[in-house]
Amino acid sequence: MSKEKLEMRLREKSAANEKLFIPYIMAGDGGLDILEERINFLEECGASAIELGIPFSDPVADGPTIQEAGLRALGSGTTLTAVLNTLQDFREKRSVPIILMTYLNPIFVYGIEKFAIDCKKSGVDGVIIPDLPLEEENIVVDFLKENAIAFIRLAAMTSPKSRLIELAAKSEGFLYAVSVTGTTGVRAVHDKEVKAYLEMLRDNSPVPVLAGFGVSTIEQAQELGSHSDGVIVGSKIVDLLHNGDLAQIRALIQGSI
Ligand SMILES: O=P(O)(O)OC[C@@H](O)[C@@H](O)c1c[nH]c2ccccc12
Repeated sequence: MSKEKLEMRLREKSAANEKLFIPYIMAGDGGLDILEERINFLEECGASAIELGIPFSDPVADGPTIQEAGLRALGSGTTLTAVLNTLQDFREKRSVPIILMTYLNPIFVYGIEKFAIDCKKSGVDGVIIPDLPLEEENIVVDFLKENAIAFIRLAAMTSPKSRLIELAAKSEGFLYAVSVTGTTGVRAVHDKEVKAYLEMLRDNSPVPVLAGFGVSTIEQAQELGSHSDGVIVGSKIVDLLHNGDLAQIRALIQGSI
């Protein structure tokens, strides 16, 4: 499990003419006991990788649905340590790449180097840290590199073009193209500039570009997917899982890839 594995898996899917689909789930929502089952289900539906959120008390970039899932997960005692241990327990049985999404604070508390080492032990392939700015990423990136874990960067539509080009050129694993302005959550319309933004990132990135934030329907996934390599869907998946609506999750993923 590694950055190479993640990149290879995404390349294979794209080469088979599939659009990529990465569902986001909150670790510990519903209890950590069901994490393995949920990951297996999403893989079986056709997920290209899983973005796994670590619950945090101050989730500044999360919308209301993800925040509520985080509160449920914290309420059931979910910690970064517990998530890594759970992932390690079934790493041999799993083949879908895992990307951890965590804020910087839990990593600091855990210890940055230990975090990178334990991610590798647990079979984590990539990490997203939404509150770590480009200028300060060195405090984490070197440790991730030593452990062959992809550091997945987030591009914002409000960034100047020169910064986006720099970011795209450095991207590893995949480039997470935030395709709205604001926090996560289900939204109905997408700006017209999204298309040009995604295509510019694609022209400059050595790895796939996935559009995320505000995607909740097959139509949106297909529309964004026609200007990118695929989509990331968070709030909608979290909601459907919470309601136990597995048939709709399957339909959403299969209609989008
Ligand atoms: O929920 P949405 O609108 O589908 O967006 C994905 C998003 O939730 C997920 O990728 C995510 C959850 N928390 C984040 C914090 C920052 C960046 C991304 C995320």
